[in-house]
Amino acid sequence: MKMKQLPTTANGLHGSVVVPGDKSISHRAMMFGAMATGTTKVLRRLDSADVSSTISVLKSLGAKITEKDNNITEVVGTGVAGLKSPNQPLDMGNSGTSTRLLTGLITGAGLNATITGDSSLSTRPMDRVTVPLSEIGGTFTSDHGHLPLTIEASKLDTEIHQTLKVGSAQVKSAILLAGLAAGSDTFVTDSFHTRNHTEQMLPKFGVKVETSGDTIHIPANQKLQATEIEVPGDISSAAYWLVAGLITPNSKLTIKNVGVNPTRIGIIKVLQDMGGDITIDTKTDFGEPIADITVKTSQLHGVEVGGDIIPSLIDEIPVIVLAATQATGKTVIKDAAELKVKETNRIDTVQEELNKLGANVIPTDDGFIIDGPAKLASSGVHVSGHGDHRIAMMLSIAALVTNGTITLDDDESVKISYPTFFNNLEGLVKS
Ligand SMILES: O=C(O)C1=C[C@@H](OP(=O)(O)O)[C@@H](O)[C@H](O)C1
Ligand SMILES: C=C(OP(=O)(O)O)C(=O)O
Repeated sequence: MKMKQLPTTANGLHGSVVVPGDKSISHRAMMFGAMATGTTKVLRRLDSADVSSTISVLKSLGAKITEKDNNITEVVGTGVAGLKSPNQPLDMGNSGTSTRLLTGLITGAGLNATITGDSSLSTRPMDRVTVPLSEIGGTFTSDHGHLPLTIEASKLDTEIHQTLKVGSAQVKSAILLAGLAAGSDTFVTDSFHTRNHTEQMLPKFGVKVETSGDTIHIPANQKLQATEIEVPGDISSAAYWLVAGLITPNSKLTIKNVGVNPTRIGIIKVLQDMGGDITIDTKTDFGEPIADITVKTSQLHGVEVGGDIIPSLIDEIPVIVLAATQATGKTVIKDAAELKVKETNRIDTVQEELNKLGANVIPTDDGFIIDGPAKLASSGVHVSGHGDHRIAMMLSIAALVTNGTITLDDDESVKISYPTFFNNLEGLVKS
């Protein structure tokens, strides 16, 4: 395997960076466009392997999706009634979001399909969607809740009431999309307050969505109409630069046009609690709030992270652990057992790789205890991303505060959510 030499920096990071479009919003814009009648224009979507998985599946179901100039993707939807059962298995690649949301959509639309994925996705639990979908009339076969998964055409209940048992926006969205596609009167209760992009975006497609307390209600028999969606920058990608700017000496960095939906900004709150110098300049609205975020080198201190905030920063935890290794004192991260069922078991992979660099990260059942500050890697170390994009990117930021002798086993996995990550990194290091 080709090893990548990771850059370090003596002069700090300066200037600005524009991160690609939000992954969660890009998936949803493509799916809702396919469910709508007419042509939806999606501006600045994320062009990454996970979103490509969603697009190729939607094409197999009958949608026409084409790239236009100026970063616009056009989705010619068939309406839910026009979607057809695919002739071939649907390959979801590495993408949990594609698999779970599309399982809901396909089930609600009353189609047959078989879903497959790569070796990582095939180890991840799908019963979290098939169990609630079975309770409302769906029929599935799988190997103990893992891919390959077969969906048999079935008719869902006309009234759906579900309460989330796991704090997952993917499960919430799967049930909402199943109910919407089936034309059912649908109520989903989410006491975890997971990301709300589905509820925020559906009204743009003309769908009435009522929220009362923790319960989201999509009234029966609604059709989606094509619209225009602008995708803000992904805060989960911005997270690497937020931490890089804070932990790298002599840095001041601005990350532009980042989506700051309140259900996604847990990382900003935690880094501010740790003493991070972060300025947020909220700007025009793309439907979702966006901001330019400026960070300056800061001496961080340890904090406790747990409870309700976890769903709002779940994908950012690897890089938050890195920040904690550079903070003074102890950081405790708990209530984050969901990390075990991501692209890798991120409790294991984060502690294994950061400890190779000399950090003091103790894994727990539902998170980490980190003692800082640790001086990272004083001699050459080979680290592994374990094929997980978020681990590879976090380790590349860790290398910035080493003496520059770190090599990474795979730089390919960044294509899942942030294909231009290394271009941005190299640009900032030279700035
Ligand atoms: O709904 C979404 O777009 C996502 C929800 C989260 O997963 P869970 O729903 O499994 O927590 C997150 O980890 C994933 O990257 C994207
Ligand atoms: C967990 C992630 O995505 P998904 O569940 O869509 O594979 C992620 O992007 O970190």
